[in-house]
Amino acid sequence: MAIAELTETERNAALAELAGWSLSREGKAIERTFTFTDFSEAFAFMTRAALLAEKADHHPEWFNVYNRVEVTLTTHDAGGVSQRDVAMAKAMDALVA
Ligand SMILES: C[C@H](O)[C@H](O)[C@H]1CNC2=NC(N)=NC(=O)C2=N1
Repeated sequence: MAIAELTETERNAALAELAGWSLSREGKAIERTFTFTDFSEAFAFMTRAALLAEKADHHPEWFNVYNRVEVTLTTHDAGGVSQRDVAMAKAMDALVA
């Protein structure tokens, strides 16, 4: 079952509710940088997020160095940002709330 890319209006509405997230890759992805106290905290976050991602079958692109995790979410199957990215962004935010 194909998943749809959000329209520009839908994307902007979703972003307005996602504090800390912004558009990247010319509107085809969203990104946020998470900062923790140390590597252990950053990696604990990545471990929790990885389990959620596996469950949702929706996987982040990310880069980690020490206490920083840069996350990019996009839906390859949709060729851009979909509801799955928004859901994953919210789930990641909830991990640090
Ligand atoms: C076959 C499998 O369901 C797909 O490849 C899934 C897996 N994880 C995914 N993750 C992300 N971020 N985008 C996708 O389009 C995607 N597709």
